[in-house]
Amino acid sequence: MIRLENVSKEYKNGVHALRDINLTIEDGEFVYIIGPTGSGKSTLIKLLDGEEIPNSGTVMVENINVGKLKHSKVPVYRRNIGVVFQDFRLLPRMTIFENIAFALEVIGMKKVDIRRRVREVLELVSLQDKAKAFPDELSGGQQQRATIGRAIANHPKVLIADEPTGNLDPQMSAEIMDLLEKINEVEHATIVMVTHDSTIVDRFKKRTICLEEGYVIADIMKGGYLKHE
Ligand SMILES: Nc1ncnc2c1ncn2[C@@H]1O[C@H](COP(=O)(O)OP(=O)(O)OP(=O)(O)O)[C@@H](O)[C@H]1O
Repeated sequence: MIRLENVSKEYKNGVHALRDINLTIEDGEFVYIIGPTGSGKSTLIKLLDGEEIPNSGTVMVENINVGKLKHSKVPVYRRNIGVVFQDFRLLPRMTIFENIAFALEVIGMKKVDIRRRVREVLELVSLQDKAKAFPDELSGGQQQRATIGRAIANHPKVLIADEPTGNLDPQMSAEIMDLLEKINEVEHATIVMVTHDSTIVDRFKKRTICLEEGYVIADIMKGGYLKHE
């Protein structure tokens, strides 16, 4: 479960990026974070993955108080959440297989287990035939599928996606959404996805949290009614 209680974030330059946010996201939910540019979406993601700490309030992810984590504990915490960005960030000199395997090597998984899990992940993201390819040999959509595969390889309970379809055409974006829905179902991962893409939000209906000037101005459940905490 993800729970934010009275969370505010002010950057050193005095910008109030988030103001008194109260949110609960249950295990297995798939939610969108939307809002105009500068409304605080990326800041919210950064609080969830431990990149930034709140000035006040509590950020709990899977019973971990993320804002209170020691700096040295943040990398270990991040192993248990998956993060996907708009720019794919695959390692260019490694094959797709190696890119996904690398995420498991750094956590010390045994070689045989790595091979098994990477094959499983490649199947899940439909890239079995691209195991030996390098990132620049793949289309944008395929690269993003590989990034998602890498992010979920360690069975994270939470997958955070910051504009995962931002660089893709509508057809590829829809494929990524189908994949994220599959991961939400098959891997039981909670998914928090920042998006600007209203076509996606309209087509793949989910709970939608709307930010504006650092406030949550609406929290619309899948059925279209407003959620009240
Ligand atoms: N590291 C930082 N230092 C100072 N101000 C920042 C920093 N990061 C973001 N901001 C400011 O905080 C506010 C919220 O930014 P944030 O990136 O969270 O918005 P966003 O909704 O993700 O925007 P976009 O849709 O453009 O990505 C903005 O006014 C931004 O300029």
